[in-house]
Amino acid sequence: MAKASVVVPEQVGAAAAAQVGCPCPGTTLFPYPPPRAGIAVRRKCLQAAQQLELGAGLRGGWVESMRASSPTHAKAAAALAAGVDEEHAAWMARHPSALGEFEKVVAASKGKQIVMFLDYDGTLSPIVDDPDAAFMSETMRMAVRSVAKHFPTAIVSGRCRDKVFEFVKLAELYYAGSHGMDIKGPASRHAAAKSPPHNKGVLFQPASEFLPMIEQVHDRLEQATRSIPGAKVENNKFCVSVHFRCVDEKSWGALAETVRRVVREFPRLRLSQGRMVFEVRPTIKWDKGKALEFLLDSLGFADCSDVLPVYIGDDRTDEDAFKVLRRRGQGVGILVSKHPKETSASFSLQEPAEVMEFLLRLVEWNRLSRTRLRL
Ligand SMILES: O=P(O)(O)OC[C@H]1O[C@H](O[C@H]2O[C@H](CO)[C@@H](O)[C@H](O)[C@H]2O)[C@H](O)[C@@H](O)[C@@H]1O
Repeated sequence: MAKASVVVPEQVGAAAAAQVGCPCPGTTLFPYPPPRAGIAVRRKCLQAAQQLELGAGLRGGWVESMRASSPTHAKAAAALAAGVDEEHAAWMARHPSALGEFEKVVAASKGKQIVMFLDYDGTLSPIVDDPDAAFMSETMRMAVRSVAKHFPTAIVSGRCRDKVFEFVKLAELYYAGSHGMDIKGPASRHAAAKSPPHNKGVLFQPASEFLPMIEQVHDRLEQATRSIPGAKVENNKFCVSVHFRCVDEKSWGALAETVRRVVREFPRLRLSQGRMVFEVRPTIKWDKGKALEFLLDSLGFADCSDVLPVYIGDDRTDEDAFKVLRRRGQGVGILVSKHPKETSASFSLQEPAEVMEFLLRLVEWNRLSRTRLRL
């Protein structure tokens, strides 16, 4: 039953993808520059990112991995590489536009309750140099507000929950900050109707014991990176981000080594990489995927086949949620990206403007279906 509700368009594009040797399924690292730039380069990026996770950190490998998270490099490489168009077409065949395949998406929701999960940066707000200025537009806010009127809606972000709330400003939503380690939300009507104990609001912080350690590592990182122009350390409460978007590429190696050196002082913390950012977080087995499952349970949809989670996100940490949807055989994963990336998402959207269009179409579709039902 649940199997039928997962939307997997790969069958459609598998043949096309195979023709041009599209990236290996199952891996989760994003292969910038795009595949056509060379399998060897992709492999290097993959190894470099793995070293980063493991803390091996060869200087060259780190910088390679940092480059891999830069769309500017991806674009430059894409412009140089021949045949990029075919690669892109093959990738799009494997991960078609959620707008282009809108009917397929809504068909999967027949008889099911849609629950919406939205990442923030790069999904609802455009990526900008200054993380404190990543505002979402008023029109996007209105779109999210409308979605939340029709479907239970959660924002799932790497940011500190309070900060992402300051950006979104919608009290009716659920918020999972710090990559899902800080979850808060209002009482759910659906859950309350199913079982009275669920009619309270939600608050879940599985990494609270790490708070003092996060403060410590934040201060250490701030102090250690002070001499590197452009480096910015952001305290996200249960995790820390070290941004290198505004750091001169010549200093990337030094920054990577500095961050790694500091994180090694904290064996219970781990290092990973997002969009031109290092992420430092507790080693606990909790991520955006677990947060998605936790929220579904809190909303009263534990072990339900009549629910369709829709998750939209742009970053590596969102892959944990896409994987959960695949494992459950339930839901729709949508990656926001203009460039081919290895992903467990089924569909794609190019940028936040398309995310907004998709949300508004979903609202309109739901309004019309409800009207039809009433007639
Ligand atoms: O899970 P998300 O909501 O996508 O948060 C992931 C990180 O997003 C932010 O950084 C990213 O967006 C910035 C503003 O556009 C950009 O300058 C930066 O390069 C991106 O990595 C946020 O500042 C981080 O704390 C989040 O972890």
